This record gives sequence, C-alpha cells and structure tokens, in this order.
Amino acid sequence: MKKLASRRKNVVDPLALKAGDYVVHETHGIGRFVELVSREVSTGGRNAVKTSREFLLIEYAPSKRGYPGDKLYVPTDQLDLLTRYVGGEAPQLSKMGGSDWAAAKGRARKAVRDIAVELVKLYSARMASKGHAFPPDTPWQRELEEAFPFAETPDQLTTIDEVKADMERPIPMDRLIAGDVGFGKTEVAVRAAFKAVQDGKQVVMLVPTTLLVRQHLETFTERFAGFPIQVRPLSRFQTAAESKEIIKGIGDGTVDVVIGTHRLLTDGISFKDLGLVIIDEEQRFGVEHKDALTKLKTNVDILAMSATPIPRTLEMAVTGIREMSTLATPPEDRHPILTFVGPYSDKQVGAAIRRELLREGQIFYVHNRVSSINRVAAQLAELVPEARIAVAHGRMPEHALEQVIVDFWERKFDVLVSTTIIETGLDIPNANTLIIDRADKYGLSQLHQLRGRVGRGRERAYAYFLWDETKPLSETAHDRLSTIAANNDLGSGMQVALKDLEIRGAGNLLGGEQSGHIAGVGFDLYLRMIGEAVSTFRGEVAEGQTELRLELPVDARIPETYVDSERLRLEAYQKLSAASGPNAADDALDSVREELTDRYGEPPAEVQNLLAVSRLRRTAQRAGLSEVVVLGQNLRIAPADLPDSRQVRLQRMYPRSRVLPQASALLVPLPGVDGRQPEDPELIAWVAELLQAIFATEPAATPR
Ligand SMILES: Nc1ncnc2c1ncn2[C@@H]1O[C@H](COP(=O)(O)OP(=O)(O)OP(=O)(O)O)[C@@H](O)[C@H]1O
Repeated sequence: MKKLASRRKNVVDPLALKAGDYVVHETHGIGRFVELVSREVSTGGRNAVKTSREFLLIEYAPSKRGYPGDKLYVPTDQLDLLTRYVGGEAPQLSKMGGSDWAAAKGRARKAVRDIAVELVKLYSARMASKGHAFPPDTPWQRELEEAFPFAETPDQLTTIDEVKADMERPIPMDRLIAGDVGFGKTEVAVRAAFKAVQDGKQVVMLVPTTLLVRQHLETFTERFAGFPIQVRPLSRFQTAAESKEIIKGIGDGTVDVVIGTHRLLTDGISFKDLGLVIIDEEQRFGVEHKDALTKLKTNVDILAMSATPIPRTLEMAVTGIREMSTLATPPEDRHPILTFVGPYSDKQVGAAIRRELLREGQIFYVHNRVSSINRVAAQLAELVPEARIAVAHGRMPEHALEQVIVDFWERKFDVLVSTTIIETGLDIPNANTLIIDRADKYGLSQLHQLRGRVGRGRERAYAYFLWDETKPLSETAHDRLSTIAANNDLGSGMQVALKDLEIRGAGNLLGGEQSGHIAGVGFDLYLRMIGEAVSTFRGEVAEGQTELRLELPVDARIPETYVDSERLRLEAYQKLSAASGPNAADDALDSVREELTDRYGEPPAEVQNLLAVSRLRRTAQRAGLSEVVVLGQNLRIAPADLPDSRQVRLQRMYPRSRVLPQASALLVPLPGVDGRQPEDPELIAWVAELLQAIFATEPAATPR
C-alpha cells in the first residue's frame, strides 16, 4: 500500500496572519492572534542569561467570566505548533489548556474515525476487487489524439498519461482531476472514454445539469466523428420514447457512451459491460444518489472531475485513498478575466454590453430570481435597444430551455439573461462578458464557476460583479467579492476555493454533518486527524509530532537590525521552523541560510546561533526527544532510556553524567571553565556533539 505522505501541517503562514486572525494551538486550542512581541527571557537557572526573543501573542477565552482573556506567548521557533483556523464563521475561543478544547478534539476525533473507517473500507474494497486492465493504446487512439485541435497543456498530457496508466492496471482506477474552470478537463475524459470503448467496454459520464449533458454530447460526438462509436444523452430533455430506446441500448451494449444527469442513477438502468465511470462535479450530486453512485462505481474505473480545486491538506489527508491529478496551467494565450466589483449602475451595464457587441461577442447576464427575470430582460432591452436578448432558467419547459441555449450558441441572441443554470461547464467561447447583478448573494466558488463561463477562448473576457447599492453589503459578502476581485489571475480557483471553505465552512467537502466538528477544531487539524486516523487504522504509525522543549541559554534570534520588518522576520522564523522539522530535507536549513544571506547579508552571531539551534532541533526531533533543556549547571535530556552500551560510552565521554532512570532522563554537567559558561556557539556545538554521541543520528551539527 502506498505509504501515506507524512502529514506536513499547514503551518501557520505568518505572512497571512493579521491581528484578529484565529489560530489553533495543538494543546491550548483556538485562540486569536494579537501581535508579534519581543520579550526578555532568562534561561539557564542560577546564572541566568537574559536574552530577548520574539513571541506570537495569542489571546484565549478568560478563565473566569468577566476577566480579560488569557494570553499565550508562542516562541517563534515553535510556529509548527500553530495552524491557521479555517472553518466557517468566527469560532468560540478555547480556554487555555482547558478541558473544552480536549473535549472538542475528542468529538472531532470520533467523527474522524468514522470517516477514516469509511475511506479505508472503500480503499480496501477497491484494492481487493479485481478491476479490468485495459490494453495499451490502439492506433486509433493516436489518430483521435492527433485530431485534437489545440496543443495540449503540459498538465493535460501528464494527467492523460496518469489516467491511461491507471486504466491499464488490474486494480480499479479512482482518480480525481482537479482543474480550474476552462483548463481542459473534458479532453482528458474524451481520451479515457475512447480507450475504454476501444476495448469493448461501455462508458457512463455523469454531469450535474441538463445543459452540460448537451454540451459534452456535442464535444464527444465531434471528437469521435469518423469512429463507429454510439454516444447518447439521457436527461429530462429526452422524451419517454427516446429514453426507452437509449436505456435498451445501454442494456444490450449498442450504446457505447452515455452522458446524463442523475437520471442515470434511477432504477431500471443496467449496463451490458460497463468499464469506465466519469463524474463531473461529484460533490453536486446529493446524498440521495450516494448509494446508486456507489453501486455504479463498484469494480469499474472511476474518473472524477472537479473545477472546485481540492485543498492540498485534504488531498494529503486522503492520499493513498484515491489518486489525484491537477490541471494548473491554462491553455496557452488564455487571458485573466478582468473583474470589476461595485454597485449596480445602468450606465456601466449599458457600456459593458455595447463594448461586447462592438466586437461581435455575446453577454451572459445572471439574475437568479425567476419571478423577476423577465422584468430585468425588459429593462436591458430598453437600456440597449440594439441588443437581441433571450431568457433562460431551470423552470422553463425542457425543450424551450435547450432551444434558447442552442440559439445563443448559434449567435441568434447577443445577451442571455439567465439564472445560475449556466454555472457549471457551459462552454460558449464567443461569450466573453459576464454581468451578475446581485453578486453579493453568491458563494465564492459559485462566483468563480460563473466567471469560468467566459474567457474560454482567446478573447479578453470581462466579469462585472455588481450589488444593489440601496442594500448594504454584509462583512462576509464584501470579503467574498474583494477576494474574487483580488484573485483574478488564471488558476486562482485554489485561493478562491480555500477562502470559500473559510467563509462557507468546510463541511460540504467531507459531508455536511462534519461541519460542526470542523468548526470545533479547525479545518487543518481536522484533516490531519483524518490522515492520522486513516494511517493508524491501516496500521501505520501516524507521525505524531512530539512537542520538543529545546531551551539553551543562548542568544538565538533574528534581530531587528538584521531584518527590520516584523512580517519578514515571521516569514524567516516560519521557514526555519519548517526546515528544522523531523522530516525536513537535510539541506533545508542550508537553503534557508543561503536565502537569508542573499536577502539580508551575512547573518550576525544571533542568527548563526539560531541556525545552529535549528539544526539541534531537527536532530533532537529525529531522535524523538521531548526535552533538551539547560537547568542550572546541567543539560537535561529526555527521554533517555539508553541501552547499556550507550550508557557505557556516555560515562566514558562524560564521566560526570548521570542517568535518572525513574525520569528516564539524562543529566550532563555543562562544560565550563572555572564556572564561566562557554560562548554561545561553543555551547551549541557541545550539545550537538553530545546528541550525536548518544543518538548517533547524524554527524555533529557544527554551527557554521
Ligand atoms: N490545450 C488546450 N488549448 C486550448 N484550448 C483548450 C485546450 N484544452 C481545452 N481547450 C478548450 O478550452 C475550453 C474549455 O475546456 P473544457 O470545457 O474541457 O474545460 P473544463 O476544465 O472542463 O472547464 P469546466 O470546469 O468549465 O468544465 C474548451 O472550448 C476546449 O475546447
């Protein structure tokens, strides 16, 4: 089984932290970041040395009602104990070290275990089941692929290869393609479907809306032209007679590829020899279809597509449970969509429509209320009399709706006034202006999907996210709109989706019922729990992070004289913290040192010490230590249940060292000349040599 990638925490990104942001501390729970402060601390017991260190000041709930909130100072070299809180509306602050945080974690852990069991069951069932191994590409496959009218993007090529390799394996494929809107996911599906049909298998493609059925039917039919492949649609658009004939063809194998909505998940549909299930926007299929989907997906290859990118942390939490490919590069000469956010005005709307008409383009105007959509269309007709305007919404009779879309496609209309029914997938390359009159009413990923309806060709596209100036914007609505306006470069789906997770609460990615638990502990910790639960459940040791206390009386920090910006100091501490984690690459700290030198010049003594202490931190963590602390004249190391051979070696090297068996700790007197402590670098080097001698984990990390 594929080793689970170690769960790199989504360590708090100090750059993104601003006062008031919520963070989650492993031990203390959900707190609010106040500011970065530097404080004088004395370490080293009796002959204490005062050094100034920087801390993140985090505020917690008051331990008693009416008191001010408790304060936690997190040293900058322990950033990895903090993660950003993502999980919906403003969370409840935890009481420091209180039982409420432990209880919230306990509840989440229980819920997580249920998910983990579910995920592993699916995985194991898939691993145990005998899938169909498709043969290598046929000559016709190459002919089909050479007929593609564009140059594939590198990600398309990689993804297509990964999909084919999965299909040729005897284990059933379960691959998710996450790609920003318009990045060419459909072409991957076309080639996978062709490969399956070449081997005599049937293919089903499930899409969320009737319009997408129509569109994908057009694409597949066009791409398969010249090959004897029967592609059929199945949705409420088909008459009873047509449906009956298609369902018969599915059963007797004369239909090779069927593209349909959840209509395909109703009873009475059985395939003669199904080999590949393609699902577009799976998360849009309601829980009522879950069982039918699971039945359909058993023992066949699955290719899921999503334009709502899956956050990295979720991808890693389910790593090994299903494969993922990402289409992150846009087709060439695709331009970012110019996005305007502001109050509605007739003047601006009229100008936008006229500009598009001037270049013979078309316009989507989204108004999401069926009851007033005709009035809006009439207003637009007055505003721009020369524009040919049509209306489309989901309550129209099926054929009338389809006819309007086809007419719009065939450029019989200039402006399509519609509800969000155009939201997913609709591909009309000539429509390059999108106007949404109440943009504040939509979630981020919905706005992103809608925006993805324009700019799918080579033309520069425009999106207008407007709101009714007579109705004030809510804080989150304003946040949403400024996020989408800020993220308008290509492939900004990830940022938009992540922000959306924050605002809408991340539950719907893992099942609505989970959102309460996610809100309780934060999205990142929740996902890490899933990953740990999955790996524990599968008998792999979850790499829990031992919280290492490393305290030496040395001046190890980044002085303001070296890096004057607080933000940049935080960024450097974060990089050091990531580079000194137990799984960090051996040269990770060297590259941090090089970067610091490049950006700020030769590091001063304090920073040299900080680098050396970071090396120590990594050594100590790799040795699984929880304590390396100077107490008085001794260095205390724990746990230190050493085998005898090591104890002998230790006594020989450090005759005055003592093992405290009951505390499973080790006390080694500090080297000092007539009571004077060695200089910082010497002390750090001495500790490095000691750890190396005892744990022989890596060559002594001598500070450079
Ligand atoms: N490599 C490419 N170069 C240029 N255009 C491409 C490329 N691949 C696909 N296209 C075109 O880009 C448009 C969008 O492709 P497609 O519909 O597959 O995107 P998508 O990722 O499925 O979008 P959505 O998420 O909206 O469904 C289509 O017109 C398609 O023909």
